[in-house]
Amino acid sequence: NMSGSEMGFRPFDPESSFFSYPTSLHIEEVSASIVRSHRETTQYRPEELQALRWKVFSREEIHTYQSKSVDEMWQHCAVRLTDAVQYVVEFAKRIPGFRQLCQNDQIALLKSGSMEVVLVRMSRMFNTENNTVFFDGKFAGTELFKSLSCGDLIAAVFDFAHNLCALRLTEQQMAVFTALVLLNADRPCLEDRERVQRVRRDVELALSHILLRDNQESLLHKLYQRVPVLKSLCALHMEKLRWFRQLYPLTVHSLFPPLYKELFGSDTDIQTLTTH
Ligand SMILES: CNS(=O)(=O)c1ccc(CNC(=O)c2cnc(OC)c3c2cnn3-c2ccc(F)cc2)cc1
Repeated sequence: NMSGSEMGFRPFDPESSFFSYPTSLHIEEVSASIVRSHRETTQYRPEELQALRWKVFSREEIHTYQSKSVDEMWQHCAVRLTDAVQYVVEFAKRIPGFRQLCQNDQIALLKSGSMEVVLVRMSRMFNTENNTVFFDGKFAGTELFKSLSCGDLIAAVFDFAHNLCALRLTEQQMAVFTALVLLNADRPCLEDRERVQRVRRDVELALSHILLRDNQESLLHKLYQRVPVLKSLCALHMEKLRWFRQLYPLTVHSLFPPLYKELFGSDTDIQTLTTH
């Protein structure tokens, strides 16, 4: 039979803080589970996006988008954004500990974090060589979004994606970073902050562990530096949506996806998110 230490048990040492920390095996499991969920909830693999990177829209196709009316293009983008957000909701539900949070906190974290994760994920679909992003099956520059009349928002979205893309995160680093973006205990309207903080702590350890293993500890600081920009981008998106909703209330009311309105609108009745 194996001795205690071989079985993985350690003699209790009251001095060591080890017992208050999860085992490194547990952290490895948390990382692996988050990376698997990320892979299962991104519509394209990095190599697929790489293979498509020179498939750009023709002048005619760009012109077609630019000829759309403001409300038509907004509706089109709202549908695309809601597609991307749906995958983020699925990703969140698979983060270890997320489903154990109370429903109110799961919704509060998604309301404030899902757009931030979509923006972080956008760096996967970005081509820094020609400043294009994968949208509707091809790579598009900012000019394609002209009819949204949100030039400042689109420019900021592209800037953010460009800067993050330049950090060249691996899929594992991005997976764990996006889980951290969602598990933010400082979000408004949380009922059990301590619980969110406890779930977050294991993911923080997972990110540090991965960056240490990749010999890229300096990335941690760079990633945390980008978080305030994420917040301002989401605030700008909400501001534009309020502006658009004033101009086209019916479009938002009857043509925007329900999930989009629940997450980004001031709608309080959360139907889509609560259906498991
Ligand atoms: C994230 N998973 S993935 O496999 O890498 C992956 C790769 C590509 C796509 C498809 N592209 C998009 O969805 C997309 C691209 N670019 C955008 O903006 C530049 C998008 C998109 C969705 N909404 N918005 C958007 C956001 C804010 C705004 F004001 C207007 C539009 C989806 C998913």
